[in-house]
Amino acid sequence: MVAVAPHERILVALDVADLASALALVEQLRGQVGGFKVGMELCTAMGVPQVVQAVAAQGGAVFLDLKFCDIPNTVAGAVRSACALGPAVRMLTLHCHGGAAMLRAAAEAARAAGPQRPLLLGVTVMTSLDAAALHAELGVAGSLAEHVVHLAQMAQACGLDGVVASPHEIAAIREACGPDLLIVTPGVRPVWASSGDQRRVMTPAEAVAAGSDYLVIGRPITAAPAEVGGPHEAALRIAAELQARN
Ligand SMILES: O=C(O)c1cc(=O)[nH]c(=O)n1[C@@H]1O[C@H](COP(=O)(O)O)[C@@H](O)[C@H]1O
Repeated sequence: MVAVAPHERILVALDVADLASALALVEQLRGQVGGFKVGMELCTAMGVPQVVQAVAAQGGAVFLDLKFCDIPNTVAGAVRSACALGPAVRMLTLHCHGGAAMLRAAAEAARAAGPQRPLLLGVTVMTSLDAAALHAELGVAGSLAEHVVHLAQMAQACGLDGVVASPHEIAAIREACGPDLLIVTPGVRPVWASSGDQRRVMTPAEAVAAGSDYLVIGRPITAAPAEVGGPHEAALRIAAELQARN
């Protein structure tokens, strides 16, 4: 596991549709969390370079979550474009289901960008899917954990820095891939927050105890209700829960 302060393990998902809302959250949360994940909703509405530059200008580390999945040549080009956005982009996602050749092409493109390149993370099985959906809808045989471990091992062998997975698969990934592969976990819910559309969840403290390096947390912070005290208080509360188990 990476050695960082407990609050730095929190990466806030800025799943909002306009830059003003995103920057208002960055303003409230900067310094209380490790960084900000910008993804499809915000980037499709506002444009990737503009979003990255604006979040970085406010002092936020950027996790660019565009989940690239295409033929190797196309993904390598997309990774080069992401690297060209500069060192503000610390992490970048790709779908492991794009296959080994795609992941290798992505890793080569990132390495060619030099030492300040973003860390590449392979998305395994979405935390909104459960075993029944994996089998019946996606036609995957075998257990969910086996499939996640298979994808994580492939990502590691192809030169990726880490994976995105549910906290429920952390132990199996660590056992198979060792301590150096970064594990980033969405599907994190404090006991005081609702699960929403997430299916395979754990609390922040449970996820870190299981070996998660970074926690991706969106709505429990960004949509924290007044009784929790809003986003700033929600982030502080989660950081305190992580500190308590440290
Ligand atoms: O790649 C991701 O970040 C991701 C993978 C996954 O399996 N599940 C998942 O929820 N995510 C992202 O993590 C964030 C979770 O947000 P909340 O459910 O609001 O905490 C969203 O931005 C999702 O896009």
